[in-house]
Amino acid sequence: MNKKVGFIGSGNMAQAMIGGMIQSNTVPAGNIMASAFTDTTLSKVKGAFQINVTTHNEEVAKFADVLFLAVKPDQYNGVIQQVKDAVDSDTIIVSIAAGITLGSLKNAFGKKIKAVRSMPNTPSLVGEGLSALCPNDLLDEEDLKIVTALFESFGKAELVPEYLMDAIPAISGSSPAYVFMFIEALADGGVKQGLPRQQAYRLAAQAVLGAAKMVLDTGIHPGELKDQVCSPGGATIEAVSTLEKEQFRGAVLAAMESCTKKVKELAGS
Ligand SMILES: NC(=O)C1=CN([C@@H]2O[C@H](COP(=O)(O)OP(=O)(O)OC[C@H]3O[C@@H](n4cnc5c(N)ncnc54)[C@H](OP(=O)(O)O)[C@@H]3O)[C@@H](O)[C@H]2O)C=CC1
Ligand SMILES: O=C(O)[C@@H]1CCC=N1
Repeated sequence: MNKKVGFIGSGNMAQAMIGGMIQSNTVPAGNIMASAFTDTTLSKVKGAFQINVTTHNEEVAKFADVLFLAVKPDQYNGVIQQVKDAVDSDTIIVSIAAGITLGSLKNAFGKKIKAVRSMPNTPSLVGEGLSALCPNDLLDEEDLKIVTALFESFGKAELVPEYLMDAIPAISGSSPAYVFMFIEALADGGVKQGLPRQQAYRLAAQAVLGAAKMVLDTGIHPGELKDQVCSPGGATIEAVSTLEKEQFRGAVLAAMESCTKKVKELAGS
């Protein structure tokens, strides 16, 4: 793609997206520029991806056709004040922040801007990201194609109406963290039974990957897939019964509710 891509903020999420864009050969490293607060982060990012780096946010804004705002939600207003005069009406601004609305972006820029509210996740680093996208009405078909192609360079992308965007972190933006906890717990359980630690991580992660692929590839209801594993009077149903007693599903639902509550709080921060 012959577009210049800028990142303001070069933290965990930006690095996952930059890595995904480069590995998929969608954007050459020379067409990416990123900023950060510290030189330490910029040296790390430069070393890892050989992209252009700067501590000056306005420089990134002038460079970019598509400008990702990849700082924390409470840094948005400050950063937008620095870059708003450097972006023109053709620049596509992409927010990746939890809770930041299209309306608040427009207010902060104080002018009409092409803006996309998005929620990606860190599996983007290995080309298995999932991003929810919500463009404003100033993007034309070609703009949306460009943005979608960028997000699809590191995984899948789905359009989501804005009223549902606050629900996305809990299910796909943040959920890799809970899945990593699950994999770590599975591995601990394996180690407790005597498996070597590294082998336990491999087995646990592959089981999670395979189970996810079955849901996506077969379209069979997850409950039915679970039933297929539970031999009558067997070992799995014992584990399932224990998980139900320990409120496994209830814990997941409660965690997601607290995540969404925090997203709504971040919107006001
Ligand atoms: N982590 C994730 O899985 C996901 C995160 N997000 C969103 O991504 C955004 C960033 O989160 P995350 O990557 O986790 O956070 P990090 O803390 O890892 O990264 C934040 C980055 O912002 C930089 N920064 C801070 N202040 C400024 C500034 N004034 N100008 C330029 N850069 C600045 C920091 O620089 P330095 O390193 O030098 O301090 C750092 O590189 C958040 O809005 C979050 O909601 C969305 C989906 C998933
Ligand atoms: O923890 C956070 O706020 C961000 C949003 C989704 C993942 N990380």
